[in-house]
Order: sequence, then C-alpha cells, then structure tokens
Amino acid sequence: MIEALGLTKRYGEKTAVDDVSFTIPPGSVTGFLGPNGAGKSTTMRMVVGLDRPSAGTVTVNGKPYAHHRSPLREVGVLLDAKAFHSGRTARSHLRTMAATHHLPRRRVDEVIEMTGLAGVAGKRVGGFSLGMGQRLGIAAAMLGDPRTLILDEPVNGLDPEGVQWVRHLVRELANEGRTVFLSSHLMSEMALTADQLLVIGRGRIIAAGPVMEVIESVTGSTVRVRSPRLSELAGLLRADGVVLTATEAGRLEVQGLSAEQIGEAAGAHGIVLHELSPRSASLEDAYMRLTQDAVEYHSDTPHTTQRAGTR
Ligand SMILES: Nc1ncnc2c1ncn2[C@@H]1O[C@H](COP(=O)(O)OP(=O)(O)OP(=O)(O)O)[C@@H](O)[C@H]1O
Repeated sequence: MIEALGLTKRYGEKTAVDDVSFTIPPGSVTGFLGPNGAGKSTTMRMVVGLDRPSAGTVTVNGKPYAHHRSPLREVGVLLDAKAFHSGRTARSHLRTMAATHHLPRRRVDEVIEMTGLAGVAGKRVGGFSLGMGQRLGIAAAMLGDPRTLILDEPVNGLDPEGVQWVRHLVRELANEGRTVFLSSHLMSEMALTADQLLVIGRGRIIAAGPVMEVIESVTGSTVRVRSPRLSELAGLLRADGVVLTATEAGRLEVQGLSAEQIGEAAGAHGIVLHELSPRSASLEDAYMRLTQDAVEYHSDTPHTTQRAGTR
C-alpha cells in the first residue's frame, strides 16, 4: 500500500506536484496517467525517496521508503530503464545489486528466466535495445521479490509480445496480493491492465478510482436500443436527466438510464427490443476529456499545416 498525504514538490517557482493525496491499494494494478510534465515521475521519485517532498508525506506499507530496513525486498522500482552501467553484463549488474542488498545469488537466475533475458544475460548492457533495457529494469525491480512495485513506463520500447508479457506479469503480481503502481502513455494498454486509475494534470489529481467508474464519470455511459416501436419507447423513457439521441433509423442512444431500466419499461408495455446494449467510451476518450485543460505541451500540427498551406 502506498499512501500520500498533501504531497508537494516545488522546483523554484515551478510546482511539479501540488498537494496530492492518494492511496494505492494492495492486490490490484493502479495505472498512473497524465500528460507530459504532469508530475508522474516526480511523484514516483518521491515515493522511493529519490526526491524530497517540499511538503506532505508519502509512505510505503506504513513507512517512508528510506525507513525500511531492506527497501529492495519491500519495493521494486523501475524509473529509468537506461540507468545501468553500460560496460557490465546484465547478469553481473543483477549480481552486484543482489550482493549489495544481501539477496541470494540464485534469485538473479530466477529473475533472468522470468524476464526472458536468459539468452542475453552474458552480454554487455551498453549494447541492449530499449526493450531489453526495460526487461533488465523489470528484472532488477523483481530481484528482492517485493510486496510493492513501482514501474514508470514499463512497456516503453517493448514489442507486442513484451507488452503482453508485462500485462500478464503485473496482473499475476497483483493477484498474489502485491501493490502495483505503473505509469504508461498507452491508453489501450492501460485499459487492459489497470484495475484502478490515478490521473494527474499540472501536478494535481484530476480523477481517481476504478477504471470503468473514471470513464463513466467523464463520458457518461449510454445504452444502445433498437426496436420496431422506437418512437413509442422513446415516449416512455423521456424524463428529466435522460438524453435520447436517434443515431439512425430504428436506433436510439440513451443516456441517464441503465439497460435494466429500459428493458423493464419496454417489457411493461409489451414493446419488443432488437438490441439493448450498454456502451462505454474508451479510456482514451475519457482521458482526452479529463486532461484537455491540463495539457502543458499542446501539439501545434494543424496550425502549422494551415500556415504552410497559405504561404
Ligand atoms: N529536477 C527538476 N528541476 C526542475 N523542474 C523539474 C525537475 N524535474 C521535473 N521538473 C518539472 O516538473 C514537472 C513535472 O515533471 P515530471 O517529470 O514529474 O512529469 P511527468 O508527468 O513524469 O512527465 P512525462 O510524461 O513527460 O514523463 C515538469 O514541468 C518538469 O519540467
């Protein structure tokens, strides 16, 4: 469990993380989302004591990270996948880490196997691809068999097989009761992997909760209905707070009522339904709406194109 209370980080005039409070529970995967520069890495760095908060506190399993007697056994961290000594082999890097932290040497071979690095464990890290570096970073995070994992962009640079492997790995770790806190820019991947979301924008939390709840709180859920007696059904459903949108002949999108409520109303009046399907927006849609006011670095492509065209 990770608990932050009033966590704040200022760099001179810039407030990178602004009075943030959250709880990352054990036994689930929590996705950390936010635009570039929103404060994700700074928050993660404060969790593991690499940055000192300007105000507030953050604890891992009840204590600040630095107060744990054996931090590597408590928290596994992947923050910068390229932060390895490039002249060392992957195996010697992991062995050095294990020796420094009094971890058994056999654990090195276990994590090498687990992360699919067996074929390249004797190669120098300097020659590793980004994906191999990510796997080594995850191996290092797993070395102490920690109860909590903090992974900043773990799928960055991985091929589709690697992405799927990370997804299964983090699910398994959460199912074992561990706390998994990971950031990613890949919304589709986050929608498949995370149970909970924490969304940050300009250093402040802008949404938190189970993935579906966050999506529905932003976009609302709709129910698609098809019926040969649609206008009659629409008349029955019309009420305050209910939005009915005719999308094409014989089909209606209903906002503000559940599929059960619509089915009951239709059934009570003997109206046959040909479709009754709850629909949610994608996480990507919800994320774009949530963060539209919190994006610091907007891309300028449409304007550039227009200007170029008028020259
Ligand atoms: N050491 C530092 N000195 C000054 N400003 C910093 C420092 N580290 C981060 N910042 C600023 O704090 C803000 C938050 O940065 P951070 O790296 O935490 O964002 P992020 O959400 O991880 O972004 P990204 O998705 O681009 O990795 C940014 O505006 C960044 O420029």
